[in-house]
Amino acid sequence: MVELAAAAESFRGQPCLRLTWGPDDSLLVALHGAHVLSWTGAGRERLYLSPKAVFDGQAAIRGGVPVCLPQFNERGPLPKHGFARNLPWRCDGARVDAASGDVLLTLVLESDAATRASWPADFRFALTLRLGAGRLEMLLDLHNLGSAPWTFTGALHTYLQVQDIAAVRLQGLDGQPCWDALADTRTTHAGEVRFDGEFDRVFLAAPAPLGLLDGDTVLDIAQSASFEDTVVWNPGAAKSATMADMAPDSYAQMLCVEAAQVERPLNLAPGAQWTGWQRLRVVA
Ligand SMILES: O=P(O)(O)OC[C@H]1O[C@@H](O)[C@H](O)[C@@H](O)[C@@H]1O
Repeated sequence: MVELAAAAESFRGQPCLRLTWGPDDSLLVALHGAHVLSWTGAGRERLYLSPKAVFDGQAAIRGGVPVCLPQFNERGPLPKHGFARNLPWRCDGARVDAASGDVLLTLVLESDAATRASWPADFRFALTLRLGAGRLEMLLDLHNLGSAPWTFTGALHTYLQVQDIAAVRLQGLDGQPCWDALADTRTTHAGEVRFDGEFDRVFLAAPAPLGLLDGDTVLDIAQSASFEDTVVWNPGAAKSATMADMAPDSYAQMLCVEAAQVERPLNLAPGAQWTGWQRLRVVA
């Protein structure tokens, strides 16, 4: 690994870092929440960032890739989706992987008095972003630095940009058990996933990568087996219109496909580590 300097940038007043791989691939990540705001893969923006996203250094940013930790959604006593997306992370260095040519950047969040006040745990969360030609890998590394075990759920809450949600097809979830959060029912999904309204489901993660077919683009979405669930979310037109940080038509241009740990909270013993990743690859 060769050390590299990620370029410092400001986006809507927030300190960010940019990683670049060749002329067609780059990413922009805000230190606030270690939040990836943009991924240009093979020359095209692949992530959705709401034009009404709030950049006040406190609120969660709508779009990009929120890091939801140490709690998924409202499945626990913490604020929705945990506190990691609302806190400033620090850069732990950038480097080039000489073997692959990929560029990597690591951001870190460690427990302090403020996090202990809401969640009594000693931790180090690290997010490593690996950028290659038409590829982005986001790897979370959670480390229990304390003398007591702690439990977590969470997600890499990726907002993918789509041309028209009504024409999108998500392949690879056929036969997977899922929980429909809107109807509060458990079913087994059949066929590809299509969208014609609000959609909020937690699927048991599929054994092979998913395919997102959107107009003339195809994206391959893989996740580590350590993330046991995949969340698929689109607010639909009516809910999108009620969300202050979404434009009325935002729902039509985005789809969240999240590498997640939802149904089974995981326990980390003192000194133990857990890693989980999501990989996005441009196929067409
Ligand atoms: O508005 P938030 O807190 O970013 O959450 C957005 C969505 O996140 C998804 O992961 C959940 O499945 C949805 O239920 C939720 O509405």
